[in-house]
Amino acid sequence: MIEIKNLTKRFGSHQALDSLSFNVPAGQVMCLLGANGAGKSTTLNLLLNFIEPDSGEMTIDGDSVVISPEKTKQKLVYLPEQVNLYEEFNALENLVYLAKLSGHVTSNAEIEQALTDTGLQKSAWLQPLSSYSKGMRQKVGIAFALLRGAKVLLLDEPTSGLDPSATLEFIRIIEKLAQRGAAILMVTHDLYCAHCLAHQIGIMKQGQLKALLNNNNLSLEALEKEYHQHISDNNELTKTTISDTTSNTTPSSKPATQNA
Ligand SMILES: Nc1ncnc2c1ncn2[C@@H]1O[C@H](COP(=O)(O)OP(=O)(O)OP(=O)(O)O)[C@@H](O)[C@H]1O
Repeated sequence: MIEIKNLTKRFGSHQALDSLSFNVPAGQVMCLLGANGAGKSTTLNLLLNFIEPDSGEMTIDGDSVVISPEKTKQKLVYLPEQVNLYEEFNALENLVYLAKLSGHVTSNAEIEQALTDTGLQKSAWLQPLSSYSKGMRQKVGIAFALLRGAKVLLLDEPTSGLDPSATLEFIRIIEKLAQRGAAILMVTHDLYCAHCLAHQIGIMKQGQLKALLNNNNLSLEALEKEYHQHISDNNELTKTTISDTTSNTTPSSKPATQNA
């Protein structure tokens, strides 16, 4: 569903992305980890067509992000770290308005169902967004993805600032979206969340994918070890793919949340 091949991006003399390649199939979650400046947000910005690559290919559901950006934008929903919605509108009003803006015809019943699916308490639906917590705002953003039937969800540090129970709720909602067939790419510093959610975990450093881990029988401790090994300064930057016995891009299963 999301396919990235040899993606390269420079800002002046700085190589922000260096021949990055990975795939996120429908129904799967991929988490991108890496220290500050590794190139994670640049990857999202390229997929969103906010910036143009120097070289390489990106496709979403078979359409090129560079050649057909209008088509690819129709297929994805992006949730930035701070979900910006209309503060004076309530959740229902926001969703009616966002649906109209995106040219999506929707009924009140569909909007209510989407909000119910995210677990946003009904008592909050008519409250202005200015009174919402980060977790509640995210639920409205995810409800929009459900309404749009988004094939791809791009998430930038969605759990930063969430308390543990809000993080768990978020993990469960994202699992549901993946089960409905969405391909989800999540940039995060939250190893626990990545371990709970992801089918694949990419570790980036200096614009390169240094490890692509198949999160099948990978313990949190092993993930932490891999992460620190790959981002440490004196690491030799060899490339790892922990998926020797299976395909490295389409792992078949991942740990259940409750076992993580
Ligand atoms: N518009 C820009 N102009 C110049 N340099 C940029 C621009 N955007 C990103 N960079 C640089 O590219 C590199 C990668 O940045 P990016 O934001 O992708 O990192 P990141 O992995 O998302 O980091 P963080 O975890 O801090 O969000 C950094 O060195 C950053 O300074």
